Amino acid sequence: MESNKRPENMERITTPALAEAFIAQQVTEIQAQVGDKKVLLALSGGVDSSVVAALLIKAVGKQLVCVHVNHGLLRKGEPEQVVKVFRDEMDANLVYVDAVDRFLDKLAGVAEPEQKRKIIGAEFIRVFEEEARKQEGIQFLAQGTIYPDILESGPVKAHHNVGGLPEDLQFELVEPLKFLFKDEVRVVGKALGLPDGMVYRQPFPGPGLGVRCLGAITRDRLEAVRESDAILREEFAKNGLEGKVWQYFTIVPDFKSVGVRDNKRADEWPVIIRAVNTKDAMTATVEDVPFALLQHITKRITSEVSGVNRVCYDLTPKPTGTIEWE
Ligand SMILES: Nc1ncnc2c1ncn2[C@@H]1O[C@H](COP(=O)(O)OP(=O)(O)OP(=O)(O)O)[C@@H](O)[C@H]1O
Repeated sequence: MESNKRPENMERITTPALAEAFIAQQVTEIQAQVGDKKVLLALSGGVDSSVVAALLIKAVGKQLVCVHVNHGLLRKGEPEQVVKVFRDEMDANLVYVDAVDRFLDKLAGVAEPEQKRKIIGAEFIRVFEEEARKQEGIQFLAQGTIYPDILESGPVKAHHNVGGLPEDLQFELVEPLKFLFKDEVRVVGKALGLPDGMVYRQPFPGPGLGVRCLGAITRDRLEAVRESDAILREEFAKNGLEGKVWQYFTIVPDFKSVGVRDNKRADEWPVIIRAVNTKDAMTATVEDVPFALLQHITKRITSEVSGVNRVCYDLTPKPTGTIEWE
């Protein structure tokens, strides 16, 4: 059985030269493993699956079939970026699945967070399985497993990434990043020419914006989460906080409060901003965002995001608050 232990003598990949050597070695190994067969990859646009995609495109080109599922819970611009980078720039074989209605219809009226997560996970497997069945002659499944995934799950690793596929779709795995730590994956991603926005992307929960649109998800409130998140990210980037703050995002709760707009009373939602720093996600501290910047972001959100009349800043460290609200 292939070992799941990082070789003792493996040097930490910290420089472009080391990344190039790793890439060259992986390209050879992937070509040897895959031959002229086809490989399937679920491509989220997150750093792990994007780096796997770029490596496989280099190694086997169009024998790789990437499936990107737009479930409607991605951040603003993400599905478009996946198409631009992989289809337009890298000329990849990319299947883009617009499953927005499917996911949002399934989630309609479901307020319980655990239930929401389960629906999103199960629907993702179903969509991916359907796409896998449409493809002919797939023999391999590539996954963005990284070393911490292996360390967390012990020596006998279940399919971490796209687990839950039915028996008859159990492909042989291609996991080129399985001995790398996250910082090494980023160095390799950079060397493969992926954009910084992808390589240095902040952590994003699996169920995406779905757990930041509190309670039962509605399309208008989801849009308010997406738009306010985009403004926050833009302002953090402009003001030197991108890359400094570990994670920052917005939340829209499922209640309204009274406000005034155009000289009339208007019941609209609040947006909550969260910006935290952590080493291990077990505890977290709140970023001391300059007050003037918070005021500027508030002004932009309340004037640019439809249906929002207030902005609050979450001052709670973990504990007692968790990083996400659901
Ligand atoms: N919208 C999506 N479309 C296609 N594949 C997806 C999507 N979301 C998740 N996946 C697949 O599920 C895997 C696990 O997703 P998860 O959200 O846990 O991210 P991750 O382990 O940080 O990996 P990544 O950095 O690639 O997003 C991803 O690596 C990818 O293969």
